[in-house]
Amino acid sequence: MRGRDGTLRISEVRRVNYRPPGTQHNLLNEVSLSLREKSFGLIFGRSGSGKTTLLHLLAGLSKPTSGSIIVQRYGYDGKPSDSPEPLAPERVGIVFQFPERYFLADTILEEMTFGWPRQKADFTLREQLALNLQYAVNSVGLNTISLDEDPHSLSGGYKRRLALAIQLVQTPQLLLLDEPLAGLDWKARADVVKLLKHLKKELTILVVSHDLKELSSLVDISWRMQMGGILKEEAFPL
Ligand SMILES: Nc1ncnc2c1ncn2[C@@H]1O[C@H](COP(=O)(O)OP(=O)(O)OP(=O)(O)O)[C@@H](O)[C@H]1O
Repeated sequence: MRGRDGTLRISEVRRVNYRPPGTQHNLLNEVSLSLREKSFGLIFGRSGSGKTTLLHLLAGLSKPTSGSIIVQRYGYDGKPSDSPEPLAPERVGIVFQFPERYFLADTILEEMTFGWPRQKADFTLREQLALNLQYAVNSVGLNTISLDEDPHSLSGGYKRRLALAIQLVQTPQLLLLDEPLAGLDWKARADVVKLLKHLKKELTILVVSHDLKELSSLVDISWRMQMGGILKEEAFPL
């Protein structure tokens, strides 16, 4: 899907290698992938194959040892329309596995506005933050409950909605999800899949998951990882 300016933005991982500081071996080897704007990508593979490590690099939590992670715009002719830009970490949201374990606040509102400026923000910024909050709440369907509720008292599915909303407040262009269905009962899993289907209309989403069947109706492109490398781009459903 093309943006308002008619260009197509593609997030690209180009020949990325990653070796954590002080270690001898690469955790990622020559990893490359491309994800089109407003598409849904899935990364799967055995435990320890490097999936989470790759998400962390995409989120800017660690830096590639070599290679690049960029956003490239393409024109109607399929040619790059300008120089690639680095993928800005502030435009990337990441929801870790079991995000509810990291909830800190006593209310949903506090959880969603953690770290926001309390006094000194000027009117325009406060207006923008209020709009972002409304957007996030509506996008995940938290508008049916009071934002004064304790996040810890929510059902499993609603906790995941809140975890997504916390990221959406930052209006990310790319949303990274690590095992979004893990630990949920069947009803909450179906709920989260439905929500992701809705979010996919507005956002580029990249998911790491073992739950291939349940996510298959959403997936536009997928990659199998093995021993720190992308084994190959897979047709989906498998
Ligand atoms: N900072 C680090 N230093 C050394 N090894 C690490 C570091 N971080 C991760 N590893 C190792 O790198 C490998 C890849 O880990 P990663 O968490 O990316 O795998 P994964 O595919 O996400 O696995 P899972 O499906 O179990 O979550 C694992 O063997 C892990 O123990």
